[in-house]
Amino acid sequence: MNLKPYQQIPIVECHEPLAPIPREVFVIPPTHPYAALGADYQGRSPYFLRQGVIQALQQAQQALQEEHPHWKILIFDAFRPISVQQFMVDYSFQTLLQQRGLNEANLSEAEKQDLWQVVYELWALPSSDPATPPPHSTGAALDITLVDAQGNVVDMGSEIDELSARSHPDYYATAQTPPEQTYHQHRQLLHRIMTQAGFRRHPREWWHFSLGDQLWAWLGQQENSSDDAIARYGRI
Ligand SMILES: C[C@@H](N)C(=O)N[C@H](C)C(=O)O
Ligand SMILES: [Zn+2]
Repeated sequence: MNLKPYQQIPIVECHEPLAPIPREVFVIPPTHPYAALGADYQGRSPYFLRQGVIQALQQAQQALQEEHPHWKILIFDAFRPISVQQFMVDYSFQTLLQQRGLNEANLSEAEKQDLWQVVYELWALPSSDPATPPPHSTGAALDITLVDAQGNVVDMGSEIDELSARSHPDYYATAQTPPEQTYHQHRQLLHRIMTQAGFRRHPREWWHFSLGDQLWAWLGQQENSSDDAIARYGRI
């Protein structure tokens, strides 16, 4: 699999520690979605991030609550060891086979490669090379959505991790009527509060944000070519 452009960004690790995401501040569901599928965290918690990333996330939630009192950020996923990244790409590949009614044993190498291509559009490679860490292994990336004042998950028009074009942040951008127009407004709200706090969003996933990792540095350079494209958070 070819390297993604952001994986060429140099990493100068700042050694900021991981810290627990405060449960009293954000919404953290009782069961982690990947643990429920059988992912083995080997005693580690997915609900950890770098300290500076947690501070920025608190800023984002304050900005949210200035517009929508009592709304909160829901943490779907945060720190993800490479073994769990491997588990999830394998799980997604098997899901894709099932969805398409395919048997892996009957596929040619080229057909399998096409399916892996679809998986890797959404998921990062579970690389163990410290120069190309999967974003969530750095403690600087997280997958989130919003919860309203009544405690209901806000409808963004697709599920997190959906393998379809609906995951693209601007999928509903041209919608003229509700509910699609509202989905886009919700995605824009999430994007606005996160970017104001310094995060940048994955170009293909409305729910994935990061701060200080390789993708973040690369996106900054795309926005402004004079930006220093250096990541400060590498693999933990
Ligand atoms: C698929 C989604 N949960 C995600 O986190 N994607 C990014 C690109 C990743 O795997 O790091
Ligand atoms: Zn993510």
